[in-house]
Amino acid sequence: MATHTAFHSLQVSRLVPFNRAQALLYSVAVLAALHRRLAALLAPATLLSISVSLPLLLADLVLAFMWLTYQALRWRPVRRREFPDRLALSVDPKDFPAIDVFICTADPHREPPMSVASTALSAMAFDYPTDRISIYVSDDGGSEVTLFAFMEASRFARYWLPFCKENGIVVRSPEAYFRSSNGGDSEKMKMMYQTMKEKVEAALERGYVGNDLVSSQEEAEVFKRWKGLPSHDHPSMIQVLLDTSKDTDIMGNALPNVIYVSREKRPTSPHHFKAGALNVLTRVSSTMSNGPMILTLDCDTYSNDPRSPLCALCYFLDPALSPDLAFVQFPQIFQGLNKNDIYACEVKRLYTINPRGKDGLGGPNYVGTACYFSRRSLQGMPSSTSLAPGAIDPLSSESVLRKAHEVASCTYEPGTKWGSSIGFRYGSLSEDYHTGYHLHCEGWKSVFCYPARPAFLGDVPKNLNDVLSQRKRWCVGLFEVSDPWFYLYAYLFFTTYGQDLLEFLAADGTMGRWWSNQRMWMIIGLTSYLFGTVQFVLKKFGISAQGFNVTSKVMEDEQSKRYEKGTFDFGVGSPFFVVLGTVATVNLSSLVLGIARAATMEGGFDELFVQLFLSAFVTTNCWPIYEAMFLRSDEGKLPRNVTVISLVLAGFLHCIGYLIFHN
Ligand SMILES: O=c1ccn([C@@H]2O[C@H](COP(=O)(O)OP(=O)(O)O[C@H]3O[C@H](CO)[C@@H](O)[C@H](O)[C@H]3O)[C@@H](O)[C@H]2O)c(=O)[nH]1
Ligand SMILES: [Mn+2]
Repeated sequence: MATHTAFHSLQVSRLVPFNRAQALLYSVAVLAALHRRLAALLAPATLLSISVSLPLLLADLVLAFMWLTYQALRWRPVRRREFPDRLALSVDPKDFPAIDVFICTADPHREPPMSVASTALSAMAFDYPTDRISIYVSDDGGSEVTLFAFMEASRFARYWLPFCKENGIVVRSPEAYFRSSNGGDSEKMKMMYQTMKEKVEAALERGYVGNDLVSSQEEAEVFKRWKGLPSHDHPSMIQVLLDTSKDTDIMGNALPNVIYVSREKRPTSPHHFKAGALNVLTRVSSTMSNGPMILTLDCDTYSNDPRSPLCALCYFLDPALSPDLAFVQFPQIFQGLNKNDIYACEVKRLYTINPRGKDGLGGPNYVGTACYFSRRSLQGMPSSTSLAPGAIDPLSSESVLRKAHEVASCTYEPGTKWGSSIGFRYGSLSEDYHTGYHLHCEGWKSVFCYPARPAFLGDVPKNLNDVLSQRKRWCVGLFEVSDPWFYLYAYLFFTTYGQDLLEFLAADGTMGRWWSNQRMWMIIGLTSYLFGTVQFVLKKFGISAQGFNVTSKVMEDEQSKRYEKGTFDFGVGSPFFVVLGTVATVNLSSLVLGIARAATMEGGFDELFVQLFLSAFVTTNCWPIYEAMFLRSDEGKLPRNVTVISLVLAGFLHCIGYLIFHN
């Protein structure tokens, strides 16, 4: 394609030569630093000098490795531009592919239904042939109020879409638009929006949609189906709210399809969080509009530029890219950050700097929202092209709805490849990273599309607890991005222990002594090193100055008998033992709870294997502690008050864990 007609261009960052020169210099410096550490280690040494220089060398090696892996992102960052005007001139809109927009919401109290509906309205009003847009909302909160908000929004759309297009409005989420605009032409629209919002909020406060709020008998019937159904235990409920083949706006133009989906939920079936929701939408949409393009949006990610579908098409319609192009990712950009972004929620490196680096190598990762997929990529390998046709019958016909309900039910997935090799992948709380990573492994490519005007804007958590919980979930998610990592950790775990054991045995050690060694290593790490570090820091600041406490060399009779028998001697009420008792209790109870959870969950043992294995390992190591807490009556048992404090602390830690994990 000649440059002036191309739909997009690519420029390698001007920083590349600088980055590479710096990498070279830096690696020389790193090698020099490592050499120095190594020399210190190899010089005539005492035990003390080795115990200082070895950890330092290891720490430097870890840092050097982290630095090295990061260099990939600086190797070839690129900057792309797309030319939607050229596309609009040279491709007939009739040839534009249909787009299915997936919007996920999960809790009407944490994600206000009217904001979710505003996000939907912003996508309904894309600058794109309206009859080729279908909005699918997945409501994991199973809330009739969310359905109600979407019914209202579908009516509001009849006015809102023509209003946006006539007035050349760019921010087409009514919520965002009215947040910044002050009256003028829009006073009437604003009133209409406000009235709708108040109705929805009233319903939310009441917790149900009363007959006084609905506008027809037909609607009242729909809400009757909801009555008495808990959000975690109900059949799938799908409602076609707008059908582009018959619904029009006040100017007589077609409206997009709008479909509400609340997938089936049963306490006995795993629902796989957002990935599960997206897979249901992928299947439900394939029974209806079956658009070849899919846009995934979190409920807060509204469109800030109606031309984003055209930008995405600039790549998807390029025959040189399209065969193995899985997705076009827009950056996550946030509105409403405070001046200094005190909780660092912009996450600039993750969302806008690193993706450019990855884009120069094979493509950015998927970040969960603001991403256009080719449907093909969610249904098979790059070479497979077949797409089943969508519905021929009207969307609300009985046959289409029956099929849609079927694919949204809990019984549909077991035994299929959904979540493992097709669709959004299961097994990680960071389903986005997990899915993008696997698509790349399978040979798909991706593109980072970062136009000057942010195409989408989202919300950030606004209190420290929410921020920390979010990051903790991401962290857990990344650990879960399992296969290769699992093997890596398994390798690290077993080879360290295996090698350690072999060396121990080769030096005439015994199994029993080796086991004690690793156990004491764990115990010392938890107690002596922890308290030692604290004490050192306190001493540095002149807060406390404990001296050398001499190790006792005398032993009572009973004590020495216990020692001979190989029984752990606690006896005194030391703070060390409180830590040990607490850790031991937390581990044991986590193991028991984990086994119970895995047993009641389908595929539970597979999913929780690593966690269960580790806590079983620690629990085995802690056996003498449990004995001392609960089973022994001799002088060397754990004093009653230490046991009680440990139990209380462990209970407390569990509560904190519960609060964080169940938010
Ligand atoms: O069972 C669930 C849980 C969540 N969601 C939806 O998932 C989205 C993201 O959840 P949010 O609480 O906003 O998480 P964040 O940490 O802000 O999200 C980031 O991290 C997630 C992965 O951890 C990605 O999925 C998101 O796209 C990415 O923005 C929201 O629309 C939720 O409604 C569901 O649909 N079902
Ligand atoms: Mn979010």
